[in-house]
Amino acid sequence: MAKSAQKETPLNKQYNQIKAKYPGALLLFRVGDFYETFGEDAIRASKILGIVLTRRNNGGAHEELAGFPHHSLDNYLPKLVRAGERVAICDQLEDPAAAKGIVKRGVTELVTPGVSYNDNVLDIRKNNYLAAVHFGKEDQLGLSLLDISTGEFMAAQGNAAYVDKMLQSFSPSEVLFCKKNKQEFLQLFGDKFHTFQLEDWCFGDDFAHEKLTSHFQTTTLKGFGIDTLPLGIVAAGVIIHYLLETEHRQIGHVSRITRLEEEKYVWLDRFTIRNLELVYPQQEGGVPLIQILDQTVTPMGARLLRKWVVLPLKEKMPVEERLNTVELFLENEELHESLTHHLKQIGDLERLISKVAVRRISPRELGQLKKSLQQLTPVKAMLSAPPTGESAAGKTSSGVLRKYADQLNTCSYLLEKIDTELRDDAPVAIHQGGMIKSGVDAELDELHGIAFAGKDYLLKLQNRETEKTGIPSLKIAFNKVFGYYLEVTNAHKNKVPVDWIRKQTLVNAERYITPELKEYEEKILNAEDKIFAIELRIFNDLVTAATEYVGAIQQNARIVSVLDTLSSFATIARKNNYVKPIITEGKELDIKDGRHPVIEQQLPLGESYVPNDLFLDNESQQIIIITGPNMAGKSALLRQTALIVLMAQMGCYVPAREATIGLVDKVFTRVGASDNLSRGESTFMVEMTETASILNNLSDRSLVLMDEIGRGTSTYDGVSIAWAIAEYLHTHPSFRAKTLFATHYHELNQLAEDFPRIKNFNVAVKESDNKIIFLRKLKPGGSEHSFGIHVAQIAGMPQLIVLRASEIMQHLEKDHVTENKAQKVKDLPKNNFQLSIFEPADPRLEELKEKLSILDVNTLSPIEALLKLNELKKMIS
Ligand SMILES: Nc1ncnc2c1ncn2[C@@H]1O[C@H](COP(=O)(O)OP(=O)(O)OP(=O)(O)O)[C@@H](O)[C@H]1O
Repeated sequence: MAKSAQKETPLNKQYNQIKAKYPGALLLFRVGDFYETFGEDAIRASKILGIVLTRRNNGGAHEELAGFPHHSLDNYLPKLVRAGERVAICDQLEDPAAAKGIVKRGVTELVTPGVSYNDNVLDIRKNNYLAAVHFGKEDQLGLSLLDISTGEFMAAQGNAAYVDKMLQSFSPSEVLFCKKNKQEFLQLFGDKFHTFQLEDWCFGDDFAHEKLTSHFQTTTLKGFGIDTLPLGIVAAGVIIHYLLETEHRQIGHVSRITRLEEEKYVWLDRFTIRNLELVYPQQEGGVPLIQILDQTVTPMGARLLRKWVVLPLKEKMPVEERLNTVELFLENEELHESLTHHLKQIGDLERLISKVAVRRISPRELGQLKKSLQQLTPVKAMLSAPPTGESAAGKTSSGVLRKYADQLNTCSYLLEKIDTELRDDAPVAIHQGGMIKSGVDAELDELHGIAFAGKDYLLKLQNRETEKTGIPSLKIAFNKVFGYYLEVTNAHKNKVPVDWIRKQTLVNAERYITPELKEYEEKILNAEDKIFAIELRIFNDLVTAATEYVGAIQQNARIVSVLDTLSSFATIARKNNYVKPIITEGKELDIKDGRHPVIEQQLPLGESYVPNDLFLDNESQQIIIITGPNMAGKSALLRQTALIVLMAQMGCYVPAREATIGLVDKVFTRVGASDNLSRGESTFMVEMTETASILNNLSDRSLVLMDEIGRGTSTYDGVSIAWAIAEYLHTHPSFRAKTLFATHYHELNQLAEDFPRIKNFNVAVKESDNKIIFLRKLKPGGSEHSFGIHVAQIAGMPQLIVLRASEIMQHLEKDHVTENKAQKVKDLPKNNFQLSIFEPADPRLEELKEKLSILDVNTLSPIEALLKLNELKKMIS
């Protein structure tokens, strides 16, 4: 509408004023029964929603227009928000019929990807976080996260790597930062987030302090334990400010802010979260760990599990507490089953109570809240009764269960109130009655009587008139415009008495009213108006009563989420035959018959996963070099070791026969560059910088996984770098990080001779008839040679090429790696068969010759050589 400035109508003017207040937002402008969009907004909306884009002449200029009926908002809004739009909903703020002049309009809500209560926008099993990042001085950043739909609010502070990790762990739907830091933000965190930039002044210390203390109505932030996070506070202040800016003023359920404690959780660098596929698969169709672990039956449990998976603990006590509870559930199958049965019936308590706090709860949802709360009484009772577990852990855990029980508030007063007042079949809409039970309010009951009697009278009237007039199809109906009327089909029109007043003519019927009908209509409508008003009042009182319980119900939701997650761990342990790990403060990892929790679930029917033992410590076996051919199972072994450790520290049983886990504080993962080729991160440089970052952050409790490191360069460079890294990890002056080093370079097996804590293992394969059989068993000792050529053979490479490759390799391997390699290549035995496959005149011969002559064999890794061979083969086929 902005284009027609000269001929601005009052509606144009109103639109432009509102539009200007919400820059960057797509404005849904309510006109009558429609939400309309104009200009650029219309173009975007029509594209995202697939609705018709029209053009109209607006004061000489053409303007785009697209709209949809107001009742479709719930359908269309989520689509816009998911597409990353910020949507300003502009409603009519007064009854158009009563308006003098143009209807008053205003934005009632600005829905953004990170700020939404709409069930259609939200994923029930995931949190929907809004994040704010504040760039402080010297590599320090503040971070705050809020899920407005649950009220969870957190602050943190740390360096860029930490904030990056947190952003990856919580994957917020929207990230706020200061305009001036745009470049920095993109550089550090990429462009994968929906972002919104705010002005510099929103990022002030005092501003944030004031915003937070006035929101929480406290004088200091000490009570929340965040007062030592000045940058985190600024970020949190920005979030509160943003909520107000987006017209979210009722946020009483955001009743506390917690500190995200870096020191409490295992440090997982972002490569580890990605590489171990904890919550997201690396490739489409892949299965992340969470999918295996998630047997939760409540939305709160599902959301908590996501957090536990990316934030494993590193202190013994809380880990053991979780494990002991899981054990108790396993020992008391009946208790576990009955708990699961009740948990299943608890809806989304957490989001329901948020809706109460912001007064957006529908009558039907209040009914759901009641049903959820009803489950707490039996849950509390079963957790308070002493379980029958025999184990020592069971006995101590029963105390833990009681602790959960004690924290559950059955909210009996509220429960009873809702139960007596709210009808079980309460509707979604609040303005049309049908919400409140009889017996709650005498006047309401009386009015219901009147309305009912009136309707009953009308029914009698219809029967009487049918008989009197002889019109068999006569019926009394109601619509908003004419109220009650008598409808007569055209066939019987001539039988209508003269004193009936005709109101409307349809294609095949006529509608009439009579004074008697109108008299009763008034009685009924009057009664109904009053009924709706009284019901609304009682419903609102009920919601007000529920707001008193926001804190208690949020606490219930937290306890339920913990119980559900632990119960899920028990279910999965029973189902997949996991064992309870022994958690120690020592530095040993001792896994007997460990398995990969995801791969073992995906093997074809009849195949079973080959379990493996693995031992690492800081004294005798700190670094294991694992050699073996492609596809042998090296990566699987590396990942399963980390997954077992992390699962244990989440408080989950593990896929092994036995496992002793000396608590790990950091897990680092590096995968050789060629694995990342598809993501365009192939540069060897990247790999090396990332590896350097590991080496600078080691600790005595770190677990390092190096998978094919160094393969992004030529064999000799690769071997040398991998060699140097292993050596460094072994000789580090302060820390002995436990390391698994998977490699094709069997040359690295030499290391074990010089370094006492480096041990060689290989994933066994059997060669039979020149073929490889994968045994998947980890065995002590190194490998004799590489197997790339065998793999090429399995892949169907022509025999001639395979033979020649073997010949070249034997020659290269004859002596030590440090020998003059250029000379060795020169000395390669002549190929007797290579050219015989061509006719002398074949033009491909020249091309092939040329390609071969420019090939620098010195810089090729075995894999690259194979790829090259493959390319050459394609050329001639
Ligand atoms: N212990 C095991 N039992 C059964 N199957 C296994 C086992 N380990 C691995 N596998 C299967 O073998 C496949 C290849 O394993 P993995 O990727 O770990 O090999 P790799 O040695 O790392 O190979 P590459 O060097 O090519 O990366 C896995 O996808 C899995 O299906």
